[in-house]
Amino acid sequence: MDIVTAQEMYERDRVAMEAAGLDGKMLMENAGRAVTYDLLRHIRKEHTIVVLIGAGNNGGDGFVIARTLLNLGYDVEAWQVVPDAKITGDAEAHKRIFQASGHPYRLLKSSEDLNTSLGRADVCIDAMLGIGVKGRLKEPYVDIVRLCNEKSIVRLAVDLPSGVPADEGQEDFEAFQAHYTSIIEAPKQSAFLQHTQPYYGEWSVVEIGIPPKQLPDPRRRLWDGADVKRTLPERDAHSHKGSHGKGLIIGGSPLMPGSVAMTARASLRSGAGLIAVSTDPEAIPAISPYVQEATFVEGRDGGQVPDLEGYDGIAFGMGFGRDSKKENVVERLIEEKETPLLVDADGLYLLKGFLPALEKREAPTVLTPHPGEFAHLSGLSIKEILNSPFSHSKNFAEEHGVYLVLKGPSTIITSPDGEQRVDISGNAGLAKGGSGDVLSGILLSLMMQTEDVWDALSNGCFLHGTTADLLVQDGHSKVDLLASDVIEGLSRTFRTFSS
Ligand SMILES: NC(=O)C1=CN([C@@H]2O[C@H](COP(=O)(O)OP(=O)(O)OC[C@H]3O[C@@H](n4cnc5c(N)ncnc54)[C@H](OP(=O)(O)O)[C@@H]3O)[C@@H](O)[C@H]2O)[C@H](O)CC1
Ligand SMILES: [K+]
Repeated sequence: MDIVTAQEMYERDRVAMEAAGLDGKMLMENAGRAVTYDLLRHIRKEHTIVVLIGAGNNGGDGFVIARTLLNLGYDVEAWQVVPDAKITGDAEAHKRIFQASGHPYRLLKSSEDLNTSLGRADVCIDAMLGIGVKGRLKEPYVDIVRLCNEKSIVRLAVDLPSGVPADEGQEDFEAFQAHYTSIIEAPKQSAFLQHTQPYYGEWSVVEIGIPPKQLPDPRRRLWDGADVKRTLPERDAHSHKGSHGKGLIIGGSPLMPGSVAMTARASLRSGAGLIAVSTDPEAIPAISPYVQEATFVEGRDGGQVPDLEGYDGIAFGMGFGRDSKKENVVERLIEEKETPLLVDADGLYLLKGFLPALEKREAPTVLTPHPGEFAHLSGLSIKEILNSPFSHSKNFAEEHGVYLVLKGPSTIITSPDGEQRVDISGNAGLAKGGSGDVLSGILLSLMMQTEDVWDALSNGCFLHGTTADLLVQDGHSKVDLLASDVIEGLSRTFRTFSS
């Protein structure tokens, strides 16, 4: 499923109308009807419903939705919140159809009238503003949105909650706080940003008849279970441990042995053939009992850097510490340009001074920062990153020729040529120490078992988050879930998604 900006959405409309001969009124009828049937899951026959209709085509959708609900016998009050002169084009055509169907509507004169109506309602459908919103809400929408948000009614939004910007990059806004949003055709960037996603509530996407084939590719899409099933590697019966990748994990320290232990165990649980761990010798007694299948290798000539030859993948950084004296490890890892390399956690801090050297590497380089680590790597502030995660991660990945996994409730996985996938699986139970170590283990393992590194990273993020979701569904809570629970939960998830 593509993820679009407002501009890309308008372009899709135009292409659909030109290529498929669909005109705006048909698209609006399709949109309004599809949204109505999507919203019916949240509406009961006995509910009183207020439909708020704005000035543009989002409002036009509102006339179609109100008419469809009234035709189905629901108790609907349609409120046009702008003067008649503002209702134009396709929206005006659908207003005429609404009226010709014998349905009344109310014209907003004062917010008191609307307040009374909202006071009697059970459900409020926001068809005021969609992707055409620019800047902060202007009156009368600010008042109306505040009235709606303070009422204890079910708030449903059409395409996106009024006031929420469609695109990344705008932090200052006020918006309708929806419990559920019915998104038309394709999710917009704001459905995936930490400061705007909460206004959508739960959401799903309705199809309105736009032919996918002729559409321009936004090079940004949601990675879902069907994608995982299609791309997760088959494990053939005649394989042997050598064919599923021999991985090396460099990390851990006497005070942080658990991180590299979890990375190693997660990697083996995800199908790695052999895992060797290079760590501080004092940490081995704490690691080995937890992951007996792992072997240990010493740093060459007693240093921190083991022999890097003969591995199918290397993961570096978890629990390693940020002591700059250890930067020689980074230099050696970059010189070892033939082996796919994943750098996480403390490794990202040590990598900062060597970014230009990454271009020397021929094998894939994967960086897996959370926003704080990405801020350190990129020199951006966390606020800037969260405000525009798509463009910042795209620019960084293209500039340094790396795969970038920018972790969060929506994890953006960017390839070196700037194409992006988003994984929205997972829950707050993952916001704990060790989650990143487990993810790194899964990613290292899948990178070694899959030709396509980008598929491996996308699938690894999805399996990690989905395992946490399945565990919370089956009895864990977001409070008690441990990173190590996710490792043990992987077997069920792999069974579910590998054909
Ligand atoms: N294929 C599709 O996706 C389809 C989508 N549909 C729906 O159409 C809207 C987009 O319609 P559009 O008319 O382009 O824009 P909006 O309806 O979102 O809003 C336009 C009006 O909003 C006013 N506006 C803009 N910014 C503000 C603001 N900050 N405060 C208040 N009002 C604002 C603007 O009025 P101006 O006087 O400022 O110009 C416009 O009148 C999309 O979201 C879908 O819901 C189609 O129905 C079907 C196909
Ligand atoms: K809306």
